[in-house]
Amino acid sequence: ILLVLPLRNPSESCRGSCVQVCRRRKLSSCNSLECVEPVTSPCAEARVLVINTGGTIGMTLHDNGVLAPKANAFVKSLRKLPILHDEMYAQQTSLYEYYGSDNTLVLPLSENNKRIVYNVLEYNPLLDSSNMTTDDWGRIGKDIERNYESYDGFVILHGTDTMAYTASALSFMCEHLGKPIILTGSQVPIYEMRNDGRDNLLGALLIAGQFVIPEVCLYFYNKLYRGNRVTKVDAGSFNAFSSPNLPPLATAEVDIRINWDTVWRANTTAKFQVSTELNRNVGLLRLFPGITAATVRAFLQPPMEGVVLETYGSGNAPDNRPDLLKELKKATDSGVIIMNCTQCLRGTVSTSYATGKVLMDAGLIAGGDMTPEAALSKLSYVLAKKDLVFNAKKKMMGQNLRGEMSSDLAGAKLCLTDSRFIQVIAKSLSISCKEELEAIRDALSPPLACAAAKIGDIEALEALKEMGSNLSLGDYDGRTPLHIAASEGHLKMVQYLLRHGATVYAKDRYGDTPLCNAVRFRHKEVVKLLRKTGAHFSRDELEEAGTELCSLAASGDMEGLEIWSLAGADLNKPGYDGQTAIQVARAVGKKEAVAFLAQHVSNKHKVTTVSSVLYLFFSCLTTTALTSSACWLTLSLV
Ligand SMILES: NC(=O)C[C@H](N)C(=O)O
Repeated sequence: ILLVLPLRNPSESCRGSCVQVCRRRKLSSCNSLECVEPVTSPCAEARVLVINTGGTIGMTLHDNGVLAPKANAFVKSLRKLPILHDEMYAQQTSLYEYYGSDNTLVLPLSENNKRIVYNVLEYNPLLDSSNMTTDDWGRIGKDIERNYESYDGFVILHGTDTMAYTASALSFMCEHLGKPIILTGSQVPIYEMRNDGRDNLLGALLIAGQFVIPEVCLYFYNKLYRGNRVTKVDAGSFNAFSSPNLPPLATAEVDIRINWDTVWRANTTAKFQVSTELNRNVGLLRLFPGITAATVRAFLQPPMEGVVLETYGSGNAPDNRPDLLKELKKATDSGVIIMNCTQCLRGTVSTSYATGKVLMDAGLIAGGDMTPEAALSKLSYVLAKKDLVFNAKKKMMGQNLRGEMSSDLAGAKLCLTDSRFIQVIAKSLSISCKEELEAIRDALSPPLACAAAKIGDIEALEALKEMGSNLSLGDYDGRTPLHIAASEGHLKMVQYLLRHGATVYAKDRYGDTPLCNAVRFRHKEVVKLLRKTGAHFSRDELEEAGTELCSLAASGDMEGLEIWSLAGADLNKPGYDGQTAIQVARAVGKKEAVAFLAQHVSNKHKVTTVSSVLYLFFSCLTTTALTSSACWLTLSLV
């Protein structure tokens, strides 16, 4: 009779193999676990910050029978839900000692062998989203900005009533975004037996922690939408949101499927920043048959600076009402920006009717297929830009800034069958249907793009892009063209890739980012460019940098020290034995390294700096024939 013992607990299969866990054990004083060598298939951890602003998801029924947010209850209740928190893993891996115990939680192991560790930042007071203002959007933006480098993604818990407005506003406020920001909430409180909050939160966490979708999104009822494309369409269903003019970015059914072709990318070499300046002199005006000129005039009075006019059908208004048109023209002439958006849920504004053309003649700007929520928050964002003149603001309102409107060029994208390359392969495999062609393209283009990146062939990448290939996808090892170009030091290629949607946050199967690669292969200019674009080491990498710096200092490797410093490493970080690089350099007499490190240490470590200058002084003393007065002069300067 053969019997086999089960694992002691579900977390154990991953326990010893987890790279971060081993690091944590080294750092923490916890010695309850024997050290286990990392094995070949590590389970990586990702970190997500959950900002809880309020909404039904965290509400309870009050005595008077109404729902209102309940403070300080959310995290406690999540801790009791095994699908949203694995207490055993947290205990065994010293999670609380490392990240703090108050608000740290961890999901069970995901299908992709990943652990999502998340922290909940709860606002005080928690708000029903009907109470939110532009100041609250600013607060969320600032909190994301402050925590940007410490997390892989962000989830914003928010009431559903004004979620589409907040999602739209954040999409504009977050400039050069490279990480996912996902708003979610629920229609029924998470404390009730049947609710949609658990699934919505879990789905949002899994996507934010596992996929680099550099967009402000909204996750609801198994679908991930672009945040500035949604509108709330149902107050009594779990399926509360619709994105009428853009298909979902992802669907979470049996598998989570990302529609990478639809994902919007900042295409930038600038660092992430949040612009919290918003103009509040904006408004929404819905046309209706018989609206009076007096109503329109009153609405357009100063201090009004921007208006979204919700028009009929494809952007139409009465062309037999000169009184109305006169009021609109008067306002646009005096500097009010008026956007023409349709009242219809689906479709776009055009000038196919005479009733549409009159509005363009009155100086309105076509809002394309933007939702009124997106148009309003875009006005608020653009009008607040102090460095732009009026005409530049008008121009910006008609442009696609964050994927909020479909651009005319969208239809001009080359289709797969135009590509000879794919055609030849398809023919040899007797394939002709679109889905199979796409499958071939998606399988072949990442390794081809990586090969082009390796030899710095920008033209080849251009050709792949024209075929509709996504240049930020990774190969079988998760290595993207940006990883390869950074390893090779092809600066122009790195620039090109960043301008065409590549993300600096991509991680290959070893957890390495393009920045790690550029540092390893010592490409200074590439490191500088990646840093400018917002690339940074993870907390674990920063922790480990100390040991690397000590070994560079010991061998007097100046180039190595410089590149780590450029990449953002803290030169004062102690190595595994508690010694800093400067102490090591001093101990082995690497003067140049001591001088370099002394010059670059931060102010908070001035004591170390002074002692190293003293060291230099005394080493001069022993090696050169300084006069005693020169010695005292130097010493007093020190
Ligand atoms: N389902 C919800 O979250 C509605 C709630 N009134 C809110 O927007 O905060």
